Amino acid sequence: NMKKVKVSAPGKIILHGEHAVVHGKRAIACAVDGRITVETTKTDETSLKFKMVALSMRNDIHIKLTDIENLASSSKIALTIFLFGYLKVNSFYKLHNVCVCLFLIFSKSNNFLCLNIEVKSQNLPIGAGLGSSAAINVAMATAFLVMADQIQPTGNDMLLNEESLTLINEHAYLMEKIVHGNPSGIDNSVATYGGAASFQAGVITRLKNFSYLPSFPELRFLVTDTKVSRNTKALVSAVQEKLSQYPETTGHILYAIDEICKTAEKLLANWNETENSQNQLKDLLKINHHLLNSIGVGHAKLDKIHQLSNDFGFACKLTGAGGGGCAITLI
Ligand SMILES: Nc1ncnc2c1ncn2[C@@H]1O[C@H](COP(=O)(O)OP(=O)(O)O)[C@@H](O)[C@H]1O
Ligand SMILES: C[C@@](O)(CCOP(=O)(O)O)CC(=O)O
Repeated sequence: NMKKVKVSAPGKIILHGEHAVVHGKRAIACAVDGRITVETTKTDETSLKFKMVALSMRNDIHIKLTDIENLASSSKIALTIFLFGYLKVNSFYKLHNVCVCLFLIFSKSNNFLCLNIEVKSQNLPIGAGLGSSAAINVAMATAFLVMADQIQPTGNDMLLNEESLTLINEHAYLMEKIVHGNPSGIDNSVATYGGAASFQAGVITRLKNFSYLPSFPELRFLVTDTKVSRNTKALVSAVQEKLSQYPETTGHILYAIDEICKTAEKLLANWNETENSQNQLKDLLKINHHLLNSIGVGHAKLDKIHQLSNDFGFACKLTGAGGGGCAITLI
């Protein structure tokens, strides 16, 4: 019966495997320092209020219970049309947040309709390939589940057991589906469990095949934000289109990315501090950057960062969905 819950979840970088992981290949990712914080407070008023500090919105979102109770059984499309009208804006960001919250509300009880929700970003750029969407969804799912007494953090550190983490991850994955359509599940898994991980979607359950990389060596990456905005959903669809149009060619490129992941995983597991390991990892980063370019998810600014890194003897690739967003340089 908590009145107030504050949760944060981290963003991530994908070392290798973005896009390919959507098509059943593996990917390697690790959590980063930047986080999204969600604070939920129960109120007596039957309404849902959002405050998105990170997006510096002029008007907070305020939904009254009477306006939405009939929508509980509506389709996603009906909900979307309603929300556009309701908010009188066509801001993608607002819609995202409202949709995921409504999803949770409808899948739970009406108790949740008396809530103030505040979302903040701590050093995590939004919509830049570092998984802010998954971080907000994981934090939001956790806050809701705690408020519903479905999970109980224990001890001074407020730790959550394995079962609770699974529940959070499953909810966050469904929320990601609302936003992205066909997410691989890697972003929400890393935001839930943290650390470094190798992830591969199984044919039946996508979230089970998630294994930690215990011997991940200490590596330093410089993350550069191009500040070019992009849309994960559109980029994932564009790759899907390429795959449908040129199944063999695109399929082989995704296969090559999978091979890069496999090699990188072995390299990380048997890492030695010699130049050899570093050089091999650098080669893989450079090759993958170009492979991602070849399936249409590059950007001139990402290439510029790649080239500048090369000029200084470093290796760089885009990270996340591409088309803008961030690049990682191994330093
Ligand atoms: N702090 C935040 N406040 C509001 N919305 C957020 C916040 N963090 C993430 N989001 C949501 O995450 C989405 C960005 O997701 P996406 O395009 O996948 O990029 P990213 O790589 O950052 O996950 C936005 O639509 C936005 O609604
Ligand atoms: C392109 C993809 O592999 C990663 C997307 O990451 P981000 O949303 O750009 O942070 C999509 C996915 O795995 O669901």
